[in-house]
Amino acid sequence: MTLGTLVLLRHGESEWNAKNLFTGWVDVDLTAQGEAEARRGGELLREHGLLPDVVHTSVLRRAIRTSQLALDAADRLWIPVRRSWRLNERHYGALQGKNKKQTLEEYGEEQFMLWRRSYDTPPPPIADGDEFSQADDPRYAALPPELKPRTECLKDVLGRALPYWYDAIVPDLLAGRTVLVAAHGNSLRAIVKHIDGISDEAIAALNIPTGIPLRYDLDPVTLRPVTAGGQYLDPAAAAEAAAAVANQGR
Ligand SMILES: O=C(O)[C@@H](CO)OP(=O)(O)O
Repeated sequence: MTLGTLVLLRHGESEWNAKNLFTGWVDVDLTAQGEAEARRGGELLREHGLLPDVVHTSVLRRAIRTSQLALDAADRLWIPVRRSWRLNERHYGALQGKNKKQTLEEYGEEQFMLWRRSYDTPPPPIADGDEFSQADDPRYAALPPELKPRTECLKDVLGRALPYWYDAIVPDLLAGRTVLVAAHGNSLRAIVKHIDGISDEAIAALNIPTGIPLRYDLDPVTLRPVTAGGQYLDPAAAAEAAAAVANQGR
């Protein structure tokens, strides 16, 4: 049996990436550069003959718009779409809206990195009345309180993303489809951690660049990657951009 191909795509640069602010579930748009990155991602898909049959996105506009710009560039805007909050960026709790450089200076390197990249230490929860809270956001109105986060660590993200991975994405792969997942730095880190079997410690050093498709061919029995870490369609640009993500705040 042959499995379909998985393509992971982090949204292009967002307005808050450009301003160096913690974003999480705040629904900011792409910058002009982010739009260009998304189109370039779609061109890379077309150049590699990697044409998606179905797309899964989060419910945040930076991922939705990235998927549309990329699919338009690949002439695949017509394919079926599924969206889920389970692919959202990690909820950044009380850090949402805070500047990364200022946070680093105020709390120091160790605390900053614990909040930003540790597997199981979430930032402090956001208050419901905070201007950057999603407590009253209608798109999450159907979620019961215990599922609606006020903060998340990467472990929490993996916990809420895995049901979607097995219930929605894996069935598409088993049907032989080329599956595009347009999502976020930390929701994609959670999925990559799972499929590549990366340890809780090692995942801290893994960063995903914006707008560059990451291809995974998975073994049909184990669902493990044939090539560990997958293959970026533009590896040189991906390495440079991932290093820039790692250095945010400095
Ligand atoms: O702010 C965020 O939501 C994320 C992604 O942009 O940032 P970080 O890479 O610091 O986890």
